[in-house]
Amino acid sequence: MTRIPRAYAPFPLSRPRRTRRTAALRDLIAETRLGVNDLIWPIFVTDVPGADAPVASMPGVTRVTIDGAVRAAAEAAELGIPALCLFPYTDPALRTEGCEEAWNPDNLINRTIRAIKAEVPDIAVMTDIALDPYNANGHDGLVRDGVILNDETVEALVRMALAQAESGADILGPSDMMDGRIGAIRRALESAGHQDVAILSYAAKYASAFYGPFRDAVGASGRLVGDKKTYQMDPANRDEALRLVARDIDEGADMVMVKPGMPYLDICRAVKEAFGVPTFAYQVSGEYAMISGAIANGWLRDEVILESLLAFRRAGCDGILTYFAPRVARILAERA
Ligand SMILES: NCC(=O)CCC(=O)O
Repeated sequence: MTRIPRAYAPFPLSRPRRTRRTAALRDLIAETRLGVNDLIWPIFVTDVPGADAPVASMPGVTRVTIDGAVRAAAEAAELGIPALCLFPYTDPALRTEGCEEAWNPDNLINRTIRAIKAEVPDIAVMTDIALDPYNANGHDGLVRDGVILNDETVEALVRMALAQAESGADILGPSDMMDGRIGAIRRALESAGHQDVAILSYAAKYASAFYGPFRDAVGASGRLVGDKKTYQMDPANRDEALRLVARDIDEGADMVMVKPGMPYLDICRAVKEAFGVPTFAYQVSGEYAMISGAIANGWLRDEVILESLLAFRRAGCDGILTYFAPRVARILAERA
């Protein structure tokens, strides 16, 4: 934390408004900046006929086909967005209790990675590692007798990670919150010759009600049996987040994430200060829905988008996953 030895000379020697007088002066003393290179753009991919459609609870977000994902990658590259993060809307017929589709080398996500890498090789492709889009019951882990199985799930996640790395993913994002998964994935990547694949661990992922629209987007809303509180974190906890980040770094994570974003900026700041590692936040679907809903109704101006993202930078984040990424990239380009 920055300590301020003395605030200001007594008024009128100091007039803090002097440095706020013009845009040039304000720019000069700005402590934090938001750039297009701070953004990761999450997109939803599907190969289910007719499912490539707008997500009602996320105005402005549309599920895309694999071709659409390649076009999004080209658009991101054009706009200067460095990375895309892929989430699947899986065919309901492929969602099973065993989640086998998750590590199918030819599943939707692996085909999408290969298609993007063939056409837009320089964009960083990030993936999601969790079983929920493939699970009949909507959970991130395998379930037996109502219990989310940790170690069996980790084995499944390792298979999933290897298939994604094999397909050319640059960044793997384990978002499942099982214990021990980062170390297991890291060891498997090393043994399989994928030592250069990065892991962005969802280290501090809270059991949050802000994920609702995302579950609509991946078709998991009606499926979830119970809740995710036995694996995702209690929103009441801060020290636990720091312990989990420490653990994931020790297990081989290259970067860490706090999720959700806006209600958890205190966690972002604490993580960055404690560890100094590349720290990301996810401005999740519920945050997106709140802001875009208010803008669509004329209750807020779209300036709040930039303000919300700048707040992540001020809280210490190196980057932000946000559905606003292309919109923000265009606004930033217009203002440059
Ligand atoms: N692994 C992704 C999520 O769990 C939810 C993200 C969101 O709500 O945008």
